Amino acid sequence: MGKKDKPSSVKKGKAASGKGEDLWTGVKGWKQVEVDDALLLGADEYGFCGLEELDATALGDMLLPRAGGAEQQPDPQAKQEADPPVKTAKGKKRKGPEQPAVAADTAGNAEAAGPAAPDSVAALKEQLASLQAENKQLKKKQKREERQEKRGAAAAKRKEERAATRGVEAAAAADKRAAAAAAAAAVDVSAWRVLELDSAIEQAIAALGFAAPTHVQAECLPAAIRDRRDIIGAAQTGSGKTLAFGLPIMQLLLRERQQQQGQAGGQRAPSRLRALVMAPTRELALQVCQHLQAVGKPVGIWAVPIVGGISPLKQERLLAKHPEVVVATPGRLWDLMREGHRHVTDLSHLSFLVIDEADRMVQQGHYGELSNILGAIPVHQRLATHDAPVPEAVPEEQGEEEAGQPAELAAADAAPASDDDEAEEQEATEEEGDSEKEQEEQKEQEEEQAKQQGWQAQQAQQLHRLQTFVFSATLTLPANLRKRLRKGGGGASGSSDLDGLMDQIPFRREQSMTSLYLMFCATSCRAVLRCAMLCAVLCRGKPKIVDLTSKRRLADKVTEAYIACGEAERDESLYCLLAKHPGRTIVFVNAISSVRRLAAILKLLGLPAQALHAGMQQRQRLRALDRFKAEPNAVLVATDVAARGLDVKDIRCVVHYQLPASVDVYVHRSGRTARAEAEGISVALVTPKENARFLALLRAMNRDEPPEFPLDMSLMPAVHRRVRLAVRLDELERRQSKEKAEKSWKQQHAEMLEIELSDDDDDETAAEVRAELAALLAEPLQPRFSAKWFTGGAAAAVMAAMDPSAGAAGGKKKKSRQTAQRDGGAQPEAADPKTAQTVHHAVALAQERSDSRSKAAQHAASKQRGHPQQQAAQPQQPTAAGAAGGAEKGGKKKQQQQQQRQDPRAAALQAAFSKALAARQRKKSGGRSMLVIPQALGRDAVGPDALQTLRRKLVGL
Ligand SMILES: Nc1ncnc2c1ncn2[C@@H]1O[C@H](COP(=O)(O)OP(=O)(O)OP(=O)(O)O)[C@@H](O)[C@H]1O
Repeated sequence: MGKKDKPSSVKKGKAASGKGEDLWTGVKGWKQVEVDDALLLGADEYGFCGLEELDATALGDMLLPRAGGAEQQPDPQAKQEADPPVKTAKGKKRKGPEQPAVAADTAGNAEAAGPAAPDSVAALKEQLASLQAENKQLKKKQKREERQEKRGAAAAKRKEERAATRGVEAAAAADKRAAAAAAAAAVDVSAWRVLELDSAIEQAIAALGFAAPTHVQAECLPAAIRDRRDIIGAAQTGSGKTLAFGLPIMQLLLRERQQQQGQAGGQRAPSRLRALVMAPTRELALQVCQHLQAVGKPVGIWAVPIVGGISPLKQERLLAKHPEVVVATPGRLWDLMREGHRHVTDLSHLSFLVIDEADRMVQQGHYGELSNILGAIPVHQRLATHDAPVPEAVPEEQGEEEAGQPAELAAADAAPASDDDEAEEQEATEEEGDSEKEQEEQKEQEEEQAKQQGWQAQQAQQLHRLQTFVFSATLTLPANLRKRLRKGGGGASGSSDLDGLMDQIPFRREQSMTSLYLMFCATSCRAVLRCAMLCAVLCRGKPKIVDLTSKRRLADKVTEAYIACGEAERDESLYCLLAKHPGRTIVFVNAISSVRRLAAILKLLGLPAQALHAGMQQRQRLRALDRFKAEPNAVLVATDVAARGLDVKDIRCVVHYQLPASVDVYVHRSGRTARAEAEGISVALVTPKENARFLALLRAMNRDEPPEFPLDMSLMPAVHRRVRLAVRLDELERRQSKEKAEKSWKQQHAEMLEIELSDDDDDETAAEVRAELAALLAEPLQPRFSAKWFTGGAAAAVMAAMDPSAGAAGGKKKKSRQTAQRDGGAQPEAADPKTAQTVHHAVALAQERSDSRSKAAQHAASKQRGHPQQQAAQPQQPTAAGAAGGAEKGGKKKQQQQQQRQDPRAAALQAAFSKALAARQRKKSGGRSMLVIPQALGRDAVGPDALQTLRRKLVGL
């Protein structure tokens, strides 16, 4: 009998219970025993679970039937009574020594039973299988339940965490709101009162902390809000032009909504597109939208951006809110209009059109789309109609200003038709007492009213008066165009893009005459009044030109400076400026490739640099901007995509790494700093080649040459060393990544590349360069090589290594370092003349080179300043920086490598250190010991990877 067939339950004393109970009834040789479920579930691998006790006597009887057959067989019931089943309780051991014997007998008997058992055994096995299956199910269920429990617990935990986070966020938001409210309460906004803004808008302004309107706002807002005039505005960068057009939009839409709600008993009509703001770049559009939201959100007016780079899904979601205000770049907006997106194609309710940075919008890349969008505005939108909120009480001086509005018209305007008038008319009619006349009058009046209502309904449906705002910091309108606009005429089509734009922009001008004509035809009774009003509108129909730009063109608080440098020294000059003058800075370059290169180099040099250019994905662009805003010393390397409109707080400095192509771009770039009340500096790097162009730029801005930026030239040697390594490392990394990206190309040229790599690099790898650079960056930027500095740490360490007692006594050690510093390293020389001599020699060499380079750089700089043309014509000074730059410019790698080899300063110094230390250590400890390295290398051991580099060098000795 195999082990599998052995009824293990016998051993365990299990008994059938539950389902098993039926099974045993009538099965001969087995008797029922009770067993608990736990035992039943814990069936062992042999498969028996719940098999029960064998009644050997009965089995014997069955196997060896006596004479008399069935009669002689004991009654199972009687047998059971005589020999009650052994009850197996959980944890109790079966009593009776005969159990094993019974088991043995059972085994033997089952085997011997031969053909008599199969049915029972098969049934048992079947039963067993079903039990096993049930067990499995139960186990699975149990596991499932456990899993669910776990999941439930985890979900509950997550929920709790989320709730906690939400709570924290809500608390933070509440705090923020409270702080904003407190700040708002602290701001005295009484200066805004003259503009008669809605109190909710005033509160929003107070929350922004703006105590008074800026100059441009003060000029534009009354004309735009009270008189609903079109505005052409030019004011210096950072002067608050966004709110100069944003506040009228919010104010008038809010007022209109309040009126609608009053009429419709609080019901709000579904929103239509009421204001369209267009800006040339995505970042600017997003920023303008944010500014508008800051005022619009608290009063419930939606403003959403439509710019390239936003996913179609998100765009759809934004437009599904039916925003009243849309801020868009022309390209994306025109795409949506072409696709037929309803909210942006239906411009029939448009009341405001804003073209920000108008002079940029007429340039290549935007003009075509802008023209198409303007062309899509329904013709009737361009009519100057009077159905829009009628101007309230226009002060006389306001009416007379520019437009020369007659006082009586202003008075007529100030007294629009009202129900009171009608009542007065009615009274007069009654006084006449003629009933027929009265009826006629009444009839006439009714007709008049009907006409009036129909006309107004038509107006309300179709003719929303479109108000247009055109803004820029560099909107220089030619004198003739300015004159034409003032007279209410358009631009001279075709003479320039700006003229063309002005021609296309639906300023209200001669169309007003059409309105006037319509008015005369449409009404009779109130024609005079209406005529007066319309004349007022007509007079105001001309755009108001607000030009607050100064001759200087730059914002008042921008200080200009320049740095004269050679073409190859741009990087060094920039790094020197950034390293020594930290603060949020934008560096403008003229090409995307330059952005990539420069941002990478600055990052390698340990500066928190970000890149921004039009070739980046929108998400990356926004992330770069966010990082730039978050880090107070961040550097943004950007193309002119960031030149216009970008409003980031506390930009201390703008650097023109390369001169811009035009004065306007220079003005906008420089305008990223010194915004609102802040101050800032704009520094141009000017090479001898660019000098003439720089002077021309200055002349165009009516300015003399600005002062030279006081760059510390003595830093140049150290700067040069770092920049050289960073440039080298950048090249290596670029090459490596290029090689990775172009695998097939690499396979074909692998051998050639490897050879080239080893030749070029002189066994130098990117890792080594990186480590070397890291070691340098770990040091402070030193103005010159100091023998004290270099010998101090190393010599003291050498001394400590030679004389352990010096290291043990802290005071003594300190004293020796102090002495070493005072004596310029004399102390260690005394301790170990040979080592000190080597170090001294290396330092002297480095010092000499540093001084000569510094002198050469100063000389070159002064020469460039004095005689730029001559300097440009002359060959470069044989300075290390100049030579390295020349190599870079000409792309002559060999020359560069040669130059690098000619600069043994770092190598000599490191080698001297390493050799001296290694020799000393070998002598002292009989082998190489790394223990002294950190002390011996002083500051070299501070930076990341510094220790590794130097250890490698020491091991290599
Ligand atoms: N009344 C005000 N008082 C104080 N600060 C204001 C006021 N209005 C706007 N500002 C702030 O001035 C900064 C510049 O505003 P804005 O971006 O509108 O200038 P801009 O004239 O459009 O500049 P750019 O010509 O560069 O686009 C913003 O940070 C804005 O929040």
